[in-house]
Amino acid sequence: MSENIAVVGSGAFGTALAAVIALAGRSAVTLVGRNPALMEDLKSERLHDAVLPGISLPDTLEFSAEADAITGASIVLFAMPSQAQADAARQYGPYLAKDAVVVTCAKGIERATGNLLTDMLERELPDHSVAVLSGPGFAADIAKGLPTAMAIAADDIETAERLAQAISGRTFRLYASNDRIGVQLGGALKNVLAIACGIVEGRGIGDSARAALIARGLAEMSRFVVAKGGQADTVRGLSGLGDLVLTATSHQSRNLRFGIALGRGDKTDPLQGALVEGAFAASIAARLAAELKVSMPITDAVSAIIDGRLDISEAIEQLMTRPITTE
Ligand SMILES: NC(=O)C1=CN([C@@H]2O[C@H](COP(=O)(O)OP(=O)(O)OC[C@H]3O[C@@H](n4cnc5c(N)ncnc54)[C@H](OP(=O)(O)O)[C@@H]3O)[C@@H](O)[C@H]2O)C=CC1
Ligand SMILES: O=C(CO)COP(=O)(O)O
Repeated sequence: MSENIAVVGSGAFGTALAAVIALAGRSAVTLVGRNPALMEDLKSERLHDAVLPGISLPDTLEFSAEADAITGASIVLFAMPSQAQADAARQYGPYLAKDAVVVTCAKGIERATGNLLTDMLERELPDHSVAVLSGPGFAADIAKGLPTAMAIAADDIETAERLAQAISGRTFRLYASNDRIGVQLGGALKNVLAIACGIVEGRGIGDSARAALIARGLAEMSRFVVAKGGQADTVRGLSGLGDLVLTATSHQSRNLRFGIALGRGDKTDPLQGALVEGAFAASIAARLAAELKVSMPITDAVSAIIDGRLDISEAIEQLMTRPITTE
């Protein structure tokens, strides 16, 4: 079935998603941003050099700076940062079609409440189905048409399958899931673990330490997901292990680069204010884990380092001298 799709949020990921879905050619796609001059430029130049340098955007992609551009869409992707999703729901909610499905594409947890983004969107948009798209895929890779695979989860598998069919194309493949909790927490928590891996790299303490962090990080992600009602199997899939491996090893990752800067003790901001979702998620996840009595020593350490409560040498000492236990 052909769908009408709106992607709200004209940053790197929103633009890449809109481009790849438009290229698939099965659905009408509109990218909705909030800067009218930028949207006019994108329409005429077909380039978004600020976030996807040198990548041409398809001729079939429509652009708008008007919230009412989403009125005809059956699927609306929210591709702004986690902490902006609630504002966006309030701004765009009144323009949603009655049966529109809203898909959050952000990787985080609502800071003010500790709510999962799908729970927050259901709170703000009670009349709409809410789904989540997450997994390993850099915006630039997706927009260049490199092969990428991610997960899309809805409360019922039929909706997830419909969304996967509508959004997938020859280079961008979505796997359907009914585990919204597992899929979104994988995306939020892997960013924190990628910061930890960056710290290891910046400190120069070795690839063996990185591998240990990936494996033990996956174990704590799994404990947290299960405690929140998600599935351990999801954690072993694209949105958990897949995205953790990508983000913990690729210098394209802002979270990894942020961790490298912390590990090196850089005083200037090498990311120049770029979005680092894990820097928000670390303290929220650590707080929720404490409430749930789930042990998350790596997440706790990253949170304490970012807050300035622990220095990196102490964090390494603490992690290495925890009681010896079974895997
Ligand atoms: N970049 C990537 O490779 C990937 C990113 N993601 C996730 O996607 C999310 C967005 O990341 P990314 O695109 O990289 O970030 P960017 O910083 O590139 O872009 C964020 C965009 O969100 C827009 N925005 C902010 N607040 C609002 C709002 N209230 N309403 C509408 N638009 C808003 C900004 O608009 P303006 O320009 O007007 O400020 C900006 O265009 C993050 O959660 C990230 O983890 C997921 C997978 C891959
Ligand atoms: O989530 C991503 C890739 O899957 C993007 O990672 P960064 O936000 O760390 O750049």
